[in-house]
Amino acid sequence: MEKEIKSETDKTPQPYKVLQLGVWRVLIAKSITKVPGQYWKDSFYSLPLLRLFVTDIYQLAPYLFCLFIFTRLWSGIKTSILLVASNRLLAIVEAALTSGHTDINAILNATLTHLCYMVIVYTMEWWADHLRPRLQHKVIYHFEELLLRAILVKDLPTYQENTSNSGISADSAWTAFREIIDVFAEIFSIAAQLVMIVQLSRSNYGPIFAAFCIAKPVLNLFLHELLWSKTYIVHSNNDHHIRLRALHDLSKEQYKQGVISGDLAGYIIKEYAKARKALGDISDDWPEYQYNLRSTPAWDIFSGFISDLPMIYYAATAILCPSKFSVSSIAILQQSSTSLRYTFSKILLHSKDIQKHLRSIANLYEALKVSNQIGNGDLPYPAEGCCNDGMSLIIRNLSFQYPGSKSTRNALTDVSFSVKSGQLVVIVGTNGSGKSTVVKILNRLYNPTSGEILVDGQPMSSYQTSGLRQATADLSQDHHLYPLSIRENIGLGHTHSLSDIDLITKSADLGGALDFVTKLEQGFDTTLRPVRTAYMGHANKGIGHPLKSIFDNLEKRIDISGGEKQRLVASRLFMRLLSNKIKLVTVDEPSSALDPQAELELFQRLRDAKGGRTMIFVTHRFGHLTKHADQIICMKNGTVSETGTHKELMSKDGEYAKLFNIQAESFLSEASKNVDESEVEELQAEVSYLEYYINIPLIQLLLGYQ
Ligand SMILES: Nc1ncnc2c1ncn2[C@@H]1O[C@H](COP(=O)(O)OP(=O)(O)OP(=O)(O)O)[C@@H](O)[C@H]1O
Repeated sequence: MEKEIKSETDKTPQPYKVLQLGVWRVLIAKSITKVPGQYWKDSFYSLPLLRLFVTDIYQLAPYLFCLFIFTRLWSGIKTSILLVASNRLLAIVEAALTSGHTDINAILNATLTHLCYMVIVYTMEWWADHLRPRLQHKVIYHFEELLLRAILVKDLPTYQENTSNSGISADSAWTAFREIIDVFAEIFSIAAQLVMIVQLSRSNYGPIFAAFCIAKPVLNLFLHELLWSKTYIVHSNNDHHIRLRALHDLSKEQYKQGVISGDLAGYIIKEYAKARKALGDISDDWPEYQYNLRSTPAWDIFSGFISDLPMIYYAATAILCPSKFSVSSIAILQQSSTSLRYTFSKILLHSKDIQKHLRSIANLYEALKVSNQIGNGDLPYPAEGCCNDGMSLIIRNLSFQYPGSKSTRNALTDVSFSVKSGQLVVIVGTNGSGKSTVVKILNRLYNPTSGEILVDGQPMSSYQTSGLRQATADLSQDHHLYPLSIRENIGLGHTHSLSDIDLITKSADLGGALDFVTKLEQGFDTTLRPVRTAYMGHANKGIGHPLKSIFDNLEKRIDISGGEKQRLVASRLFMRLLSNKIKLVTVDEPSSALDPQAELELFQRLRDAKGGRTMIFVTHRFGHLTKHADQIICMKNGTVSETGTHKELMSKDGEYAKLFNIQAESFLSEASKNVDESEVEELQAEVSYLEYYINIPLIQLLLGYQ
């Protein structure tokens, strides 16, 4: 039962009203339309957009478009046509019955006419059913392709800013089109039915009869709104109900292991029973249903009376002018009043959504416009005559805050460093110090908020972004496998060589993936995560039927380990490197799931493939990378705290040395139990050259621990 809650303290009017329906707190939006007729005014201003939308669809398939409109309009008048035909037949039959004289020809004629109408109506319906999917297919794929193109060319900040538009889909374009056309078809249908009713009622009171027919839907519109026709939020504010749902959720798969290992079943069952008792009889039935429950039957009685108005009209007319009506015409009027009421209810329902559809068309066209935040310069990259194999970089006073970030601190503040062409640079630092952000900006994923980046002596923004991106290869944990074959997953590193299986195999070998790929049944043609299109329709999910096992095996994901996925992504990077266009390689912690051996091999192969390219690594592991680095950039709190080689930074005994020693000590503390301190210090100095992190047994051996 609904109960409106009014805040005692807060006197400011809220744009919503609050109801408590059982366990549910429901917030219902009050109409924010202040100006009378605003709805129609807004709709009117959207007409040019609607014209553009309809013209676009027309141009897609003019023939199908016209036929579709014709069939929709036809469906609007088919009811009237069938009713007129029935009326004719019934009138002849009634005349025969009352006069005792049967006009066989007239009856046969009327029956045949009625049958002909029926054949035409149902043939048209069949035709419309076949036509609609063809136009729908064209419209959906047309807008889907346009949206796909627009989304793919959007840069990251623009894409992230537009996530509020993510609800826009090609399907919604079709729905908008179909429902708007339906409203017009329904208006047409109402007009046809009104004409017919006025004719059938054979009196000057036809319009009154029509008004009686539509009284109920109109009354419902103003006095009996359903919850789902409003804008509303529902949430449970009953603690016992929330706890009950949470305890119930513990039966789900993701908690299974924890529940079993914690032996929690008994506790959960006991707590569930307690919460149920505490909840008592408070209803958790759908709030949409509870909203319609009334405290007295008065409304339903009144509504029934209104719905019987047409009947009262026949009774009154029969008393006042009995000669005007026949039983057949009353039967037809009864049918037409029901049909008119139904169509009118439909139109009221749909017309409410017209604004929503117009808005979704406007959003769709908005989403198709691409105005990227990352500007595109004029200079091609690499510049003509440039002979360096690597990219040189000068970063001056770079500051950056993520778009929409609520943090009071910049992700980067006043960052400056330079990288010579062909250098191997390692960026280290604590979590959140800005390492990945630097890499993202160098990859042109974001614009710096302030500061300057020079690429080969020219501002980065002066280059064409496509040229810069083609000259850059990035490997990070943000890269995922695509729902395509392994061949494509690797080959997309260099799209021009997608058909070169030798190059793909070589890349897989360099990325450390070849071994496990060749063991897969379909090798490079395996799709690890196919798009799921299969679903099973059955009341009990087909349990026990052989179809169930067929369904389970359809589009099955092939599970590989996290490390194997990283190897595939790394293979894609090697494919890119083999394209020989790359001048800058950035590698951001891609090896978290790799075993030490695989990680060492990956880094070695990357170094081998480096050639004269500039390479920037972000890592938390100091061992085997820092020793080879031409330059280490140590970051802290979004700034560069130190730069130099490993030896220089160790001798400074600053932030880098601190981080290095913490890591080194954790490995050495155990091993050093049996050796004296001076020996440990000596070995600590050596440790960066021993790749201690991946080669602990070797260190332990050296320390005489094993
Ligand atoms: N998409 C984002 N939106 C808002 N803030 C972000 C975003 N990504 C990172 N940040 C913030 O920017 C700062 C720098 O993050 P960044 O990822 O560059 O650090 P990091 O040094 O790479 O950290 P880690 O070592 O944990 O990978 C952090 O304070 C982080 O919270």
